[in-house]
Amino acid sequence: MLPERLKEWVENETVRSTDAAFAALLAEQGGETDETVLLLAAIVSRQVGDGHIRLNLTNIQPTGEAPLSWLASLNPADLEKKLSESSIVQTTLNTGTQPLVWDKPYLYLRRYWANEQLIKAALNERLRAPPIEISDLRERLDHLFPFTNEQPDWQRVACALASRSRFTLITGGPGTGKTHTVLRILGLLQAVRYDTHPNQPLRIRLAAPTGKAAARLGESISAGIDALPLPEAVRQTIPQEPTTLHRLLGPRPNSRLFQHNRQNPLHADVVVVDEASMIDQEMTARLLDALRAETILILIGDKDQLAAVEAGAVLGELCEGADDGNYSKATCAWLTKASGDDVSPWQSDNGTDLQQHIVKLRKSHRFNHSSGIGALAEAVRLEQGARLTELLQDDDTSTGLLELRHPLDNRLETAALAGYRGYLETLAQKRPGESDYAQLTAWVREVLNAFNQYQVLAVIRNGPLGVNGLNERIAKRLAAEGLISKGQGWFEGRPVMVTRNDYELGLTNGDVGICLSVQLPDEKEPRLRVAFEQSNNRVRLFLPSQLETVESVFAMTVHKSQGSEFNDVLVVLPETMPPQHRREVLYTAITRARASSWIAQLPSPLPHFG
Ligand SMILES: Nc1ncnc2c1ncn2[C@@H]1O[C@H](COP(=O)(O)OP(=O)(O)OP(=O)(O)O)[C@@H](O)[C@H]1O
Repeated sequence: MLPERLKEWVENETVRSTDAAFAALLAEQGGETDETVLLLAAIVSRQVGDGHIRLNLTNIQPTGEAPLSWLASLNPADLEKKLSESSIVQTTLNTGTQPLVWDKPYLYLRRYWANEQLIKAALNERLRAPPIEISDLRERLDHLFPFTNEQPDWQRVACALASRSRFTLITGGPGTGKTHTVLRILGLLQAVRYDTHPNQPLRIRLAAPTGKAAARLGESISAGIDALPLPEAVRQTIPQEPTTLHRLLGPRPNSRLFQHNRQNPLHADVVVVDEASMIDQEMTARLLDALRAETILILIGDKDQLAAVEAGAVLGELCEGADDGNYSKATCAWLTKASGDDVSPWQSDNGTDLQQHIVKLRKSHRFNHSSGIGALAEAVRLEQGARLTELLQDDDTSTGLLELRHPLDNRLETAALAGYRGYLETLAQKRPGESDYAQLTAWVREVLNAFNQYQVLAVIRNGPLGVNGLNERIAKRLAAEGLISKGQGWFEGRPVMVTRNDYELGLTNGDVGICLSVQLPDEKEPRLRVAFEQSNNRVRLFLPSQLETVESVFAMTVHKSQGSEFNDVLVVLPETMPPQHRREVLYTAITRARASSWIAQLPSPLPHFG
């Protein structure tokens, strides 16, 4: 029998029906009869749904939500007794395969606890490994970072620390040179290897959580590799075609497990994973499980971005304290000696082992922190509400505010129309006539590239200011202006995003394609096809009927925009900003743009921080 209280929580939607079903399973199959334990199980399950891998049973703040108020009202001694007596809860004295784990002060679902143990053990093993010493490191760094005039040069610090360790985490905002630095780390490692084993380069694998992010990493690496001051023979050993994490680990049909795991580890000496903020706890665990202890792992990401959609903000947690460095005396001394960089202002006596392997890049090479997008992002990051408002209202046109009079204000459609016009004109005007494959491919690529210049971003799904409403509104307006033939179903000019990995088609969640009317050279008439650019610069065409899970993407959620970059973005804020992660949402949205970032909002919802 389910506790009455749980039924009430489902009714008032403070827990989901899946959470109640989980508690019911524990009652029926696990034989749990204690009401408190069943209610706790439902709350932990609901926490996972909200992206949290565990529930802290101390310091509960009664937020007004029924389950948390109930939790706060419990007597701690009573709670402790019930948990330790339950047969479905693992405690330190009672280990086994119980579905819940109480690892004081946290209560977990077993799977997330097991993942956490695996991640901790795998990272600790890497942190404890003896440092790799490169005798001429300083000369090599001088060669790779010839123009250093900052002290410390964080890119150089990252490269020095990464060269001696099996685990390094590099965090930094957009344009701070994460890829630039990783290229130099890989170059350094390969150059050292080349000196002793010229015919046996390190096996390097590059990956990112989504196809889009992998493609971007590939582009950045290709764009930067020629400027790497190393012999051609060494440069050639750096791969330029990243893959998605799923493909790297080898998916198994209908399973959350992968082909590569502890029993069948990846054949790699170095693994680099970009956009690590998007990796959830489960994927982090599967990745670490698939790596040999000797494999060097380098994670790159921006800790201030939104966390993964699934449970577990792993990068954010690992990067705790990274703003302050927290380097030990030993790390500072080693850096001064090995690279000549002085990080003593970031020294701390309380730095953890992990913090010795984390470097935050602090200088944007793309934005200026005192104006434009860089300044706006910094104001959001530091939660400076007044500065944010000031920046949005100044004369700098790279940032600005589109004030909406009401949710259906058609100024939104007008702005989107201006933004997407260039892409639709490229589509219509540059279409090749009697085409061969080469011309067709060039056109498709140009159209995809033109679409990538501008993006409307939304924070929520539903309502006129949500992603669904905006897609409809924009398509309708474009159709009314004659820029597309119709605003519903499949039509030429419809941009779509893949929402689920499709390994048969080779498409990943987040890939964006454009529906085009294409006549292949051997066909009598054109047909609608959806064009996608692949990471190796190829273009692939699919019939709409082949694509099972896609959605229009005239507007994209901020979550889905992670790992992408556009010239200009319009960030549409909803009538009320969801309280969760509002800082990260806004930061991620604003920093998707290279040239301009505008915010559209009703008079009130801009999150005034502080
Ligand atoms: N030390 C440097 N000196 C000169 N140019 C640099 C340096 N570091 C980075 N850049 C340039 O700044 C731009 C951004 O660098 P990069 O792409 O490596 O940044 P990123 O942090 O990976 O950015 P994002 O993840 O936002 O794409 C590139 O054009 C790169 O060549």
